[in-house]
Amino acid sequence: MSKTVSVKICGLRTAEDVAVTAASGAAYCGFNFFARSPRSVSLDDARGLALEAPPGLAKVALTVDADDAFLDDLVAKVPLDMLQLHGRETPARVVAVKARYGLPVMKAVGVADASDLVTMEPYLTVADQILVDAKPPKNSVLPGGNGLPFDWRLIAGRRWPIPWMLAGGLTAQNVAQAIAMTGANQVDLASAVESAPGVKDPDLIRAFMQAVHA
Ligand SMILES: O=C(O)c1ccccc1N[C@@H]1O[C@H](COP(=O)(O)O)[C@@H](O)[C@H]1O
Repeated sequence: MSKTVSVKICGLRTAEDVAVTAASGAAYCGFNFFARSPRSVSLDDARGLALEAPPGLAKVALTVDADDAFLDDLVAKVPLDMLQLHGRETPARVVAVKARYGLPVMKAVGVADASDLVTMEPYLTVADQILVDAKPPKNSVLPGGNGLPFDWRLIAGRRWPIPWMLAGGLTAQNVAQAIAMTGANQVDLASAVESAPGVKDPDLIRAFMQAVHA
């Protein structure tokens, strides 16, 4: 029996991105507020995009080590369903963000070797979801969104007590194998559905969704 895998398409910047993501059957869309990313959007633009998102498409805000002043503004302006913390936020910071905003929090953890799975453990009791992503290369300015997978054998057969998403270099070509190897019920991607950094390609989004549901 085939299983249902939920997809998050991250780094949406235009109304067309949102419309295609929703129509393709994705469960989540991501707005990126990391200023150095080619996928970043302003709070005003994100507000407009979020207001256009149809019901059923969960709106996730990706932030990196954001302070309360920024998050206060973000949450006041943009209607959101989840906060994604993609920096060096501690478990205590996850607790504080959840308490201050009352939104579910997904904490991203970069994986390169087995020690990173130990680093993940304290977040499992405080976050609502974990994003199991590839650890960025040392010289990258981006803590995520580098289009690089990690060794999925590291998490093959692993089960965690809270929902989690697999990320890092997922493509239409490799996602079926990634799901089969890791048992992921949710996947998240940015780079592989773009024709250039930050420019989403509707055909690539549709091809990815077909590959997930094939
Ligand atoms: O996408 C970015 O630019 C980004 C910047 C800073 C932190 C995280 C970022 N992206 C996240 O990483 C995953 C995986 O990306 P990719 O598919 O390997 O390109 C992406 O879905 C975002 O959640």
